[in-house]
Amino acid sequence: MKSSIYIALDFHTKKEALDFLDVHQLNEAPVKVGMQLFYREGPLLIQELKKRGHSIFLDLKLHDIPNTVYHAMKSLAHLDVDIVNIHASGGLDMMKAAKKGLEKGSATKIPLLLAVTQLTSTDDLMLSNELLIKEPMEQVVLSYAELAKRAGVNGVVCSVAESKFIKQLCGTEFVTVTPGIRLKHDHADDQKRIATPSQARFSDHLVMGRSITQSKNPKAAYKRALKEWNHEYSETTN
Ligand SMILES: O=C(O)c1cc(=O)[nH]c(=O)n1[C@@H]1O[C@H](COP(=O)(O)O)[C@@H](O)[C@H]1O
Repeated sequence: MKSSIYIALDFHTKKEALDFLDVHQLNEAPVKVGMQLFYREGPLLIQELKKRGHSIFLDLKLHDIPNTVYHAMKSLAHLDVDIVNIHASGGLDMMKAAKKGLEKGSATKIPLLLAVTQLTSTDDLMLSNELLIKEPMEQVVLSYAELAKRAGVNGVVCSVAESKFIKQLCGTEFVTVTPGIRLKHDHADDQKRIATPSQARFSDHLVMGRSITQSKNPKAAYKRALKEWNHEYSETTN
Protein backbone atom coordinates (compact mmCIF):
# COMPACT_ATOMS: atom_id res chain seq x y z
CA MET A 1 0.00 0.00 0.00
CA LYS A 2 1.35 3.41 -1.01
CA SER A 3 2.52 5.69 1.85
CA SER A 4 -0.19 8.25 2.49
CA ILE A 5 -1.47 10.98 4.75
CA TYR A 6 -4.94 10.01 5.96
CA ILE A 7 -7.14 13.02 6.68
CA ALA A 8 -9.14 12.46 9.89
CA LEU A 9 -12.74 13.29 8.96
CA ASP A 10 -13.70 14.21 12.51
CA PHE A 11 -16.96 15.90 11.51
CA HIS A 12 -20.50 15.57 12.90
CA THR A 13 -22.30 14.58 9.72
CA LYS A 14 -21.77 12.91 6.36
CA LYS A 15 -22.78 16.15 4.66
CA GLU A 16 -20.14 18.14 6.54
CA ALA A 17 -17.46 15.58 5.70
CA LEU A 18 -18.34 15.28 2.00
CA ASP A 19 -18.76 19.05 1.61
CA PHE A 20 -15.30 19.51 3.15
CA LEU A 21 -13.75 17.11 0.61
CA ASP A 22 -15.64 18.71 -2.28
CA VAL A 23 -15.11 22.37 -1.39
CA HIS A 24 -11.38 21.90 -0.80
CA GLN A 25 -10.88 19.52 -3.71
CA LEU A 26 -9.50 16.77 -1.58
CA ASN A 27 -11.27 14.05 -3.49
CA GLU A 28 -8.09 12.08 -4.09
CA ALA A 29 -7.00 12.05 -0.46
CA PRO A 30 -7.06 8.96 1.75
CA VAL A 31 -9.45 9.48 4.67
CA LYS A 32 -9.88 8.23 8.21
CA VAL A 33 -13.40 7.78 9.57
CA GLY A 34 -13.53 7.63 13.35
CA MET A 35 -16.16 7.08 16.03
CA GLN A 36 -17.65 10.56 15.84
CA LEU A 37 -18.74 10.20 12.22
CA PHE A 38 -19.26 6.44 11.98
CA TYR A 39 -21.54 6.19 15.02
CA ARG A 40 -23.84 8.72 13.37
CA GLU A 41 -23.61 7.86 9.68
CA GLY A 42 -22.55 4.21 9.67
CA PRO A 43 -21.92 1.94 6.66
CA LEU A 44 -23.72 4.22 4.17
CA LEU A 45 -21.02 6.81 4.61
CA ILE A 46 -18.34 4.18 3.97
CA GLN A 47 -20.14 3.10 0.80
CA GLU A 48 -20.26 6.71 -0.39
CA LEU A 49 -16.56 7.30 0.28
CA LYS A 50 -15.69 4.04 -1.48
CA LYS A 51 -17.78 5.06 -4.48
CA ARG A 52 -15.75 8.26 -4.63
CA GLY A 53 -12.54 6.23 -4.68
CA HIS A 54 -11.05 7.17 -1.29
CA SER A 55 -8.71 4.85 0.53
CA ILE A 56 -10.42 4.41 3.93
CA PHE A 57 -9.03 3.87 7.42
CA LEU A 58 -11.97 2.93 9.65
CA ASP A 59 -10.75 3.88 13.12
CA LEU A 60 -13.07 2.27 15.69
CA LYS A 61 -10.32 1.02 18.05
CA LEU A 62 -12.02 -2.18 19.12
CA HIS A 63 -11.30 -3.26 22.70
CA ASP A 64 -13.43 -6.01 24.26
CA ILE A 65 -13.34 -9.71 25.09
CA PRO A 66 -11.91 -11.86 22.27
CA ASN A 67 -15.26 -13.42 21.25
CA THR A 68 -16.93 -10.01 20.89
CA VAL A 69 -14.01 -8.58 18.93
CA TYR A 70 -13.94 -11.64 16.66
CA HIS A 71 -17.59 -11.15 15.68
CA ALA A 72 -17.33 -7.36 15.45
CA MET A 73 -14.37 -7.66 13.08
CA LYS A 74 -16.25 -10.20 11.01
CA SER A 75 -19.03 -7.63 10.61
CA LEU A 76 -16.63 -4.78 9.85
CA ALA A 77 -14.88 -6.89 7.22
CA HIS A 78 -18.02 -6.62 5.05
CA LEU A 79 -17.41 -2.89 4.70
CA ASP A 80 -14.31 -3.69 2.64
CA VAL A 81 -12.21 -0.75 3.91
CA ASP A 82 -8.41 -0.54 3.67
CA ILE A 83 -7.38 -0.25 7.33
CA VAL A 84 -9.07 -1.11 10.66
CA ASN A 85 -7.74 -0.97 14.22
CA ILE A 86 -7.92 -2.39 17.74
CA HIS A 87 -6.30 -1.53 21.08
CA ALA A 88 -3.17 -3.59 21.79
CA SER A 89 -4.01 -3.37 25.49
CA GLY A 90 -6.85 -5.83 24.81
CA GLY A 91 -4.11 -8.49 24.88
CA LEU A 92 -2.77 -11.28 22.69
CA ASP A 93 -5.94 -13.37 22.45
CA MET A 94 -8.09 -10.37 21.61
CA MET A 95 -5.71 -9.30 18.84
CA LYS A 96 -5.61 -12.85 17.43
CA ALA A 97 -9.40 -12.93 17.50
CA ALA A 98 -9.57 -9.64 15.62
CA LYS A 99 -7.30 -10.98 12.91
CA LYS A 100 -9.32 -14.20 12.63
CA GLY A 101 -12.62 -12.33 12.43
CA LEU A 102 -11.26 -10.10 9.71
CA GLU A 103 -10.01 -13.06 7.68
CA LYS A 104 -13.29 -14.92 8.10
CA GLY A 105 -15.47 -11.95 7.15
CA SER A 106 -13.49 -10.60 4.19
CA ALA A 107 -14.80 -11.61 0.80
CA THR A 108 -11.89 -10.25 -1.22
CA LYS A 109 -8.90 -8.36 0.18
CA ILE A 110 -8.24 -8.45 3.91
CA PRO A 111 -7.87 -4.93 5.39
CA LEU A 112 -4.66 -3.97 7.13
CA LEU A 113 -5.10 -4.54 10.89
CA LEU A 114 -3.35 -2.09 13.22
CA ALA A 115 -3.03 -2.11 17.00
CA VAL A 116 -3.05 1.19 18.88
CA THR A 117 -0.12 1.03 21.31
CA GLN A 118 -0.53 4.05 23.60
CA LEU A 119 -2.73 6.91 22.44
CA THR A 120 -0.79 9.99 21.34
CA SER A 121 -2.81 11.94 23.91
CA THR A 122 -0.93 10.01 26.63
CA ASP A 123 2.45 10.94 28.13
CA ASP A 124 4.75 9.36 30.71
CA LEU A 125 3.10 11.20 33.60
CA MET A 126 -0.34 9.85 32.68
CA LEU A 127 1.05 6.36 32.18
CA SER A 128 2.48 6.36 35.64
CA ASN A 129 -0.07 8.39 37.63
CA GLU A 130 -3.35 7.41 35.98
CA LEU A 131 -2.80 4.07 34.27
CA LEU A 132 -0.32 2.84 36.92
CA ILE A 133 2.12 1.69 34.23
CA LYS A 134 5.58 2.36 35.65
CA GLU A 135 7.74 1.59 32.60
CA PRO A 136 8.70 4.48 30.29
CA MET A 137 6.48 5.19 27.26
CA GLU A 138 8.97 3.91 24.70
CA GLN A 139 9.33 0.57 26.47
CA VAL A 140 5.55 0.15 26.79
CA VAL A 141 4.94 1.01 23.14
CA LEU A 142 7.69 -1.35 21.95
CA SER A 143 6.40 -4.16 24.10
CA TYR A 144 2.81 -3.70 22.80
CA ALA A 145 4.15 -3.60 19.23
CA GLU A 146 5.99 -6.89 19.75
CA LEU A 147 2.82 -8.45 21.20
CA ALA A 148 0.80 -7.19 18.23
CA LYS A 149 3.30 -8.75 15.86
CA ARG A 150 3.06 -12.07 17.72
CA ALA A 151 -0.72 -11.92 17.30
CA GLY A 152 -0.37 -11.58 13.53
CA VAL A 153 -1.40 -7.93 13.41
CA ASN A 154 0.08 -6.01 10.45
CA GLY A 155 1.34 -2.97 12.33
CA VAL A 156 0.69 -0.36 14.98
CA VAL A 157 -0.57 3.13 15.60
CA CYS A 158 2.09 4.95 17.59
CA SER A 159 3.74 8.36 17.84
CA VAL A 160 6.52 9.51 15.52
CA ALA A 161 9.02 9.21 18.38
CA GLU A 162 8.60 5.43 18.57
CA SER A 163 8.32 4.59 14.88
CA LYS A 164 12.04 4.06 14.22
CA PHE A 165 12.51 1.75 17.21
CA ILE A 166 9.44 -0.29 16.27
CA LYS A 167 10.88 -0.82 12.80
CA GLN A 168 14.18 -1.93 14.35
CA LEU A 169 12.41 -4.36 16.67
CA CYS A 170 9.61 -5.71 14.48
CA GLY A 171 11.08 -5.28 11.00
CA THR A 172 10.55 -2.76 8.23
CA GLU A 173 7.50 -4.64 6.88
CA PHE A 174 5.68 -4.06 10.18
CA VAL A 175 3.57 -0.97 9.47
CA THR A 176 3.69 2.16 11.62
CA VAL A 177 0.92 4.74 11.34
CA THR A 178 1.41 7.97 13.26
CA PRO A 179 -1.21 10.51 14.38
CA GLY A 180 -0.35 13.48 16.62
CA ILE A 181 1.03 15.31 13.58
CA ARG A 182 1.16 19.10 13.67
CA LEU A 183 2.38 21.56 11.06
CA LYS A 184 4.88 24.00 12.57
CA HIS A 185 3.44 26.68 14.89
CA ASP A 186 0.21 24.74 15.37
CA HIS A 187 -1.26 23.92 18.77
CA ALA A 188 -1.01 20.51 20.35
CA ASP A 189 -4.66 20.65 21.55
CA ASP A 190 -5.32 17.43 23.50
CA GLN A 191 -2.33 15.62 21.95
CA LYS A 192 0.82 14.99 24.02
CA ARG A 193 3.24 13.12 21.73
CA ILE A 194 3.27 15.35 18.68
CA ALA A 195 5.67 15.80 15.75
CA THR A 196 5.86 17.58 12.41
CA PRO A 197 5.55 15.69 9.11
CA SER A 198 9.27 16.21 8.41
CA GLN A 199 10.11 14.32 11.60
CA ALA A 200 8.03 11.33 10.52
CA ARG A 201 10.71 9.64 8.41
CA PHE A 202 9.98 6.15 9.70
CA SER A 203 6.17 6.27 9.42
CA ASP A 204 4.40 4.34 6.67
CA HIS A 205 1.32 6.53 6.93
CA LEU A 206 0.42 9.72 8.78
CA VAL A 207 -2.97 10.66 10.23
CA MET A 208 -3.78 14.36 10.28
CA GLY A 209 -6.98 15.98 11.47
CA ARG A 210 -7.25 19.51 12.81
CA SER A 211 -3.99 20.81 11.23
CA ILE A 212 -5.77 20.29 7.93
CA THR A 213 -9.50 20.37 8.62
CA GLN A 214 -9.34 23.54 10.71
CA SER A 215 -6.78 25.30 8.56
CA LYS A 216 -7.85 28.39 6.61
CA ASN A 217 -6.72 26.59 3.46
CA PRO A 218 -7.01 22.81 3.98
CA LYS A 219 -5.78 21.94 0.50
CA ALA A 220 -2.62 24.03 0.97
CA ALA A 221 -2.09 22.55 4.44
CA TYR A 222 -2.42 19.03 3.05
CA LYS A 223 0.03 19.74 0.23
CA ARG A 224 2.48 21.33 2.64
CA ALA A 225 2.29 18.31 4.94
CA LEU A 226 3.02 15.98 2.01
CA LYS A 227 5.97 18.13 0.96
CA GLU A 228 7.35 18.39 4.49
CA TRP A 229 7.05 14.64 4.88
CA ASN A 230 8.96 14.14 1.63
CA HIS A 231 11.49 16.82 2.66
CA GLU A 232 10.63 19.01 -0.31
CA TYR A 233 9.24 21.93 1.66
CA SER A 234 10.97 25.21 2.42
CA GLU A 235 9.43 28.45 3.75
CA THR A 236 10.73 30.33 0.71
CA THR A 237 8.92 28.17 -1.85
CA ASN A 238 5.56 28.87 -0.20
O1 LIG B 1 -6.07 5.56 15.94
C1 LIG B 1 -6.00 6.77 15.69
O2 LIG B 1 -6.28 7.21 14.59
C2 LIG B 1 -5.45 7.66 16.74
C3 LIG B 1 -4.60 7.07 17.65
C4 LIG B 1 -3.85 7.84 18.55
O3 LIG B 1 -3.05 7.36 19.32
N1 LIG B 1 -4.03 9.20 18.50
C5 LIG B 1 -4.90 9.81 17.64
O4 LIG B 1 -4.97 11.05 17.64
N2 LIG B 1 -5.66 9.05 16.78
C6 LIG B 1 -6.67 9.70 15.91
O5 LIG B 1 -6.01 10.58 15.00
C7 LIG B 1 -6.73 11.78 14.82
C8 LIG B 1 -5.84 12.94 15.22
O6 LIG B 1 -6.52 14.13 15.02
P1 LIG B 1 -5.79 15.54 15.17
O7 LIG B 1 -5.21 15.61 16.56
O8 LIG B 1 -6.91 16.53 14.96
O9 LIG B 1 -4.73 15.59 14.09
C9 LIG B 1 -8.02 11.67 15.64
O10 LIG B 1 -9.06 11.27 14.78
C10 LIG B 1 -7.71 10.56 16.64
O11 LIG B 1 -8.86 9.81 16.96
